[in-house]
Amino acid sequence: MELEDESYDFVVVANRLPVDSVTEADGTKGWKLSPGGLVTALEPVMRSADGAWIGWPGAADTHVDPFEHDGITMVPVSLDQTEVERYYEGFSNDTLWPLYHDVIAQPSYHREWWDSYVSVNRRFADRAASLASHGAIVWVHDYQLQLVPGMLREKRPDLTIGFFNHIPFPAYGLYSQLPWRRQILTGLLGADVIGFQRTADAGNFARAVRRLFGYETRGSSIRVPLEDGAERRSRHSRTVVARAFPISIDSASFADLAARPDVVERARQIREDLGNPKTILFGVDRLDYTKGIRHRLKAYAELLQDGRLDASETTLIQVASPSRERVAAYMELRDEIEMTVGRINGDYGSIGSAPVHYLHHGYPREEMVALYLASDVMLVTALRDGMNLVAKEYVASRIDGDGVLILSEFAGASDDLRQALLINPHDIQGVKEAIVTAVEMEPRDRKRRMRALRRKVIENDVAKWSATFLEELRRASHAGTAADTPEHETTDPQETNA
Ligand SMILES: O=P(O)(O)OC[C@H]1O[C@H](O[C@H]2O[C@H](CO)[C@@H](O)[C@H](O)[C@H]2O)[C@H](O)[C@@H](O)[C@@H]1O
Ligand SMILES: O=c1ccn([C@@H]2O[C@H](COP(=O)(O)OP(=O)(O)O)[C@@H](O)[C@H]2O)c(=O)[nH]1
Repeated sequence: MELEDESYDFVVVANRLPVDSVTEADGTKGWKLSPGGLVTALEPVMRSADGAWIGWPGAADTHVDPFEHDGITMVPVSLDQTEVERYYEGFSNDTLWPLYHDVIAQPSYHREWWDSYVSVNRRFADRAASLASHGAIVWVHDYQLQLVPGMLREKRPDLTIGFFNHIPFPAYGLYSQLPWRRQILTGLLGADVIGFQRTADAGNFARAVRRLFGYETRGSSIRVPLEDGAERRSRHSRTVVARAFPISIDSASFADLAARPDVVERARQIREDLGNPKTILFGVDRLDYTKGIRHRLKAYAELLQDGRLDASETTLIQVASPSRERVAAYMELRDEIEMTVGRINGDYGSIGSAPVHYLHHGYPREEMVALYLASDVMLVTALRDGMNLVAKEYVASRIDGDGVLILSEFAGASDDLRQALLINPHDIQGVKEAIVTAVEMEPRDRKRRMRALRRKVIENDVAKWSATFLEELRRASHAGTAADTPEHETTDPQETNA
């Protein structure tokens, strides 16, 4: 049977397919699994479920039929060049991304970007509606597709719909800037279960729902009145669950890689190639203004300037993988970071030694693990980050029980990883003290902290994350989305601002 004709009991809808197109040496085209937070998180789940993944192949005007890759059915949705500019680079990454990350960069509001966001969300929703079997579970992901749950519920009320937001959900004072704030909430409330990274994000969402619609929220439940349509006959409201489900990683696979002799050898070689410095500090991020790369470089440069770190025995490896390169804020950030790196190396370097080893590349997982193993101190200094899987990967890879994690309290990962050296990245003096503490930490203290961190990451892995989310979703589906409830008041009527 053609894949097109099949229907699926489990459908993932995400902005990106978990594959990148590759051209082999002989010119043939193929696909390979791509790195990235969402892909890393969902790949193991999809392999074990017989499901389909609907997503964009990552390049404009790419029309590809559904195909199978590594046991996952891929269903490409194509975007034309204007949609890439307006829906992806524009509304997703120049409106929602900065707004949801506490306006670290200024969001732009353009009506034509919004129109494109609506029509692309409609395309994804239509595709999911045509592929999902009767009563299927559909799991929609992330800020690019917040309208899909509502659109899908209208077309297919038989489905159980989950939504997971991988990035923060902002406080109402910021969210309320969004000219389309009501439409986005309506879209999200089409889901049965809405997952967030942190309890604070779920709280911000519930507050926005109360302020804009006056709906009652109690604990993690939100009562959404049914206004018209067939469901009205039997019920007055449906219950939507909105709560935190902190995402994680496939911890065991990182530990396995860290035990592989070739990866261990590669870690040794990295140290040797750098001249076997006494201390290697490591940062790896998409080149994004949310990651606090500038703050990290500033703290490091000041420590070299103060003489508290010696450039002849310390190296910072900074991998900044290319991301959203056509969005102006990202281009400006790249210029700024590369200028700063040049300045630090110029000021504190010498022949044969550079205090910052800067790499503008994306690396495969094996190399990531070798880098994790090679480094003494891991720097995660995000100004705001939904979770930050890198922090968890570092811990999972340190099967030797060594290494120190410096972690921003503004990354979701800090909720779980309390034994890291927690920092406020805006407090440069605090970041400097944490770096010195990490560099000077006694082996016993390092191992004690790492042991506690590893326990957390091993216990709470990505399999547990998806199982917990899907269990909540199934519960919602068995309960039916609505109870025969009387009309109700808002928990806090003064918050209503409809
Ligand atoms: O698809 P891109 O525009 O190239 O961006 C890559 C991904 O970045 C974001 O990652 C988030 O999800 C991670 C996993 O939950 C989380 O750890 C991290 O804190 C988030 O920033 C984005 O949410 C994804 O949709 C993008 O694919
Ligand atoms: O060169 C790189 C840089 C990053 N990553 C992966 O990209 C993901 C980044 O996820 P994170 O949650 O830290 O941040 P995001 O980029 O999703 O905001 C992690 O799985 C990294 O291992 C990678 O494979 N190669």
